[in-house]
Amino acid sequence: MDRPVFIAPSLLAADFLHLAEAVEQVNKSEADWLHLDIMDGMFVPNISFGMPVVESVARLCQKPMDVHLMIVQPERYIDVFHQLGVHHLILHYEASVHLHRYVEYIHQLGMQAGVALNPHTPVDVLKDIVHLIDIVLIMSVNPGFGGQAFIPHSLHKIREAKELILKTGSLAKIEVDGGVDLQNAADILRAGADVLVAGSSVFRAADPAQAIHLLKHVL
Ligand SMILES: O=C(CO)[C@@H](O)[C@H](O)COP(=O)(O)O
Repeated sequence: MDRPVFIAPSLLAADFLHLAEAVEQVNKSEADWLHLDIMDGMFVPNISFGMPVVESVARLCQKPMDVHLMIVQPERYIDVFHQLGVHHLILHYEASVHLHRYVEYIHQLGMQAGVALNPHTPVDVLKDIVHLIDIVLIMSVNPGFGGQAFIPHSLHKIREAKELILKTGSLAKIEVDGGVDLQNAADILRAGADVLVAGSSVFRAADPAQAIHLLKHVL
């Protein structure tokens, strides 16, 4: 493949009794980013972890932290995540009515800005903002839980996102999140993805570093 493949293991699938070990595994691996899922029990029907955990992870993590906010009015916490040293902040299109303002604000603070789309949200809602953002996150499961099956229609959305990015001259990377594993990774990358978020297929593997290596070199 002529463009780099980024791997972002999702900490949600790690054993929370051994988070430090999981972060160290990512540090020592070929992973590019560490993906952190913040859930509030409102935007999604689950609560994951919050700032104290991110703060501890940040002390150990040597990879850019890619934070996916699955919370209502995510703009309320942009400053806090900036203070925690987060590198990428991803807001849901469905959760924020002033995306343009908050994407600009995230950039002003020196972070990369991403916009996530739920499986039912069409890609073309991004047409007037895609040139400004760094990451388009295509949710390939309904957000809220790890370990779900990849929704096949997501491949079509990834192709559409790629077309939109090429048409607008956007520099955004396409990140795909949910049910990504060694069986579907090649199809996801061929459809146009740049970044694979992988939770269960990394942290439930016997050897997470090897799982990351295989995903990164699947093509
Ligand atoms: O955002 C989410 C779930 O809402 C994801 O980041 C999951 O954590 C991915 O986990 P797997 O589907 O790879 O197990």
